Amino acid sequence: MDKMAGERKNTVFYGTFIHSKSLDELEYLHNTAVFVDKEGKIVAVERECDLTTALTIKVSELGWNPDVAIEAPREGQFFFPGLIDTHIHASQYPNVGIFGKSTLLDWLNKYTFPLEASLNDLDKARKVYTRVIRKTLSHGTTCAAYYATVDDLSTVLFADLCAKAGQRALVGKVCMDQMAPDWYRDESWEESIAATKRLISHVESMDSEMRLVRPVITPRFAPSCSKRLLKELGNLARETGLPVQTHISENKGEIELVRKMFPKEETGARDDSYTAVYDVYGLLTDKTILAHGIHLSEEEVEVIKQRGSKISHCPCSNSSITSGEARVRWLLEKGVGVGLGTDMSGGYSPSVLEAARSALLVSRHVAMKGDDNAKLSVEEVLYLATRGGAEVVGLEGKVGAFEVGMDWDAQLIGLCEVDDKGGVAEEEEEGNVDIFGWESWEEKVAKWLFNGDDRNTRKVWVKGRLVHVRK
Ligand SMILES: Nc1nc2[nH]cnc2c(=O)[nH]1
Ligand SMILES: [Zn+2]
Repeated sequence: MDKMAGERKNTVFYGTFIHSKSLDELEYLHNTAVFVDKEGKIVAVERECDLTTALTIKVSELGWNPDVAIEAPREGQFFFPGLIDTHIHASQYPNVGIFGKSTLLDWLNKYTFPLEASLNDLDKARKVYTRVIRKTLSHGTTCAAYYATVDDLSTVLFADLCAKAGQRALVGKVCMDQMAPDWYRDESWEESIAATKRLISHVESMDSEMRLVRPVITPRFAPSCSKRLLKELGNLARETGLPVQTHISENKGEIELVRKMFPKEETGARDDSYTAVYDVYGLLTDKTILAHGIHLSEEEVEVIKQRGSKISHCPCSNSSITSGEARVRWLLEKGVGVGLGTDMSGGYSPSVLEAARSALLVSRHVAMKGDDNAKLSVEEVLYLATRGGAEVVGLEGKVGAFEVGMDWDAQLIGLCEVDDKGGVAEEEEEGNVDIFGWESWEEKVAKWLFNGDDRNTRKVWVKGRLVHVRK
């Protein structure tokens, strides 16, 4: 654990807190004190109180005297729940922003497989993974569902680095035993399963009192897995109860390929759909994270809903590699849980905030095709980035908001402006007052969503531990 992440103190956070109350409603809590114990759990929330009262009454009520830290940022700053990335490829970070005019299948061969394979060099892997964790934390990502590489040693290293940095993570060894170059695939389905089991036992034996890292069973996507491998991974999911992550229905060529590779006569599935393939092999559980789901049919969504599987919506990626526009409103109305994923480096950014604004814009493109109801609001995309994501990664009720009993996975946001000399100034500093700082809180949040980046993310905590401070 980093030095910064090492301290454990009972802490009172005081100021403005903003979080999702429901899909379409943000709650603004001003002059509020949130009490977080040494274990990183929120034990009390006092609304509309002054700090002195909070300290004198509540702190002694909790028996915290004298060992208590206070975090009361300047006015205008606010606490927001940590962002949850429900789909990201740690191993693809060096390619972020590079995709040219490619689409999924040629993008994989041209850019992705060579880079992922190169991380068999563990020195390189360490450098890449260290940076990706730092980068995502600096953007306020407190939890991510990560794909590493096919190589289990590089994946184990990544799990260790997440724990060390104090980021909450689901970590998957990518399983693929076909349709990839022989220099980048599992030698056999047996080896793929054995390597996955090695990752699982490593993560389960990790000396982590925080228990932030969990293994996730990760078939890359149906085309890169033999039927036997899919079946064995489904069996493993049933035996272990572990979560599953994979890709589904991202690109039309990919869907056609799945139809050809997995005819129902051979799989015994109810039909030739992508969803039916995962379903017949037991890979659709209530802990399954399905990335994309752009071109799903009504029948497929019905099956996904019945199984309790969730969708990771990755709008940046879907626009970057020209995959299409997922109909998020439709998925939500069907009762399917949805969160946001950066899908870096299919997506050009490691920021969930960027994914949120992209989700909002993509929803407008869906609306422009005739369904005005498809538009997502600021409130809705921020819900997907926090509480929605928590549901997708199996942490519903544990993270994603400021409620008693939840863990303190949070970020401190400061809105800032470029001052006359080109430096960064607080919005209320002299010279800025009349042009910034007048907005309602709703408008401040909208400005943050559309214009914000890691410069606004001043501090980040996971389970009560400070894991990032903006320098
Ligand atoms: N976006 C994306 N889709 C995939 N489908 C299979 N592998 C990948 C991947 O790495 N990224
Ligand atoms: Zn992906």
